[in-house]
Amino acid sequence: MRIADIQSHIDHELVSREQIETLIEKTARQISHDYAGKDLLMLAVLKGAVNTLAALSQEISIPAQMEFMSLSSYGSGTQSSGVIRVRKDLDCSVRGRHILIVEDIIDSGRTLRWLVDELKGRGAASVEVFSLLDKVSRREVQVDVKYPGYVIPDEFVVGFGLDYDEQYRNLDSIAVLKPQEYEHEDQGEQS
Ligand SMILES: O=P(O)(O)OC[C@H]1O[C@H](OP(=O)(O)OP(=O)(O)O)[C@H](O)[C@@H]1O
Ligand code: HPA
Ligand SMILES: [Mg+2]
Repeated sequence: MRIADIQSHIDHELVSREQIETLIEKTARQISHDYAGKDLLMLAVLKGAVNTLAALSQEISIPAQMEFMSLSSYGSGTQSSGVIRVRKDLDCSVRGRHILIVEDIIDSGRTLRWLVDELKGRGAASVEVFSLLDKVSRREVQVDVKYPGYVIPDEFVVGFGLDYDEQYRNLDSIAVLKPQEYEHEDQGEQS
């Protein structure tokens, strides 16, 4: 789905498909170089990171295992509940493995902080992070990001895997919705 297909819902585009591709190609080259000769395990945080992992994995020029974990804290709204819910855990051991976490966005940093600590607790040999987007101004907890993506302003974004209430994940770029899209949102709702 492209912006033109849902123009009446979109306020503006923030990161174009071309910009996403450029960043992913550059990052994939760096990752392929850094992990050459190592046993790389790329771990995508579902659901949001599915598009980013799919695009990144095709540009990586070394063998890499792909694994998934589904974590949620935003539910159907635009505010984090602050509680990380494990919807689907890993189905392999990470002990002694070199893990690259692949994320769509870092906002408060709570999801990543929890995951990095969890993987280290499970005995991973190394844990690094690539995130396509970074809302630096919203950070509440500190996380080290080895492969940074685009720094974006404090606006709720959708597309390329990112959702609002499970919608818009299949948009092919990153965009900000019109304010009326959020008007029905109950500010108390933090599922
Ligand atoms: O830095 P944080 O404030 O923790 O926010 C970032 C996380 O929030 C979103 O996930 P969400 O809970 O919406 O689940 P989803 O990926 O299934 O949409 C996003 O995909 C990140 O994983
Ligand atoms: O801006 C966002 N959009 C979608 N999901 C998110 N999760 C954290 N921030 C965001
Ligand atoms: Mg979400």
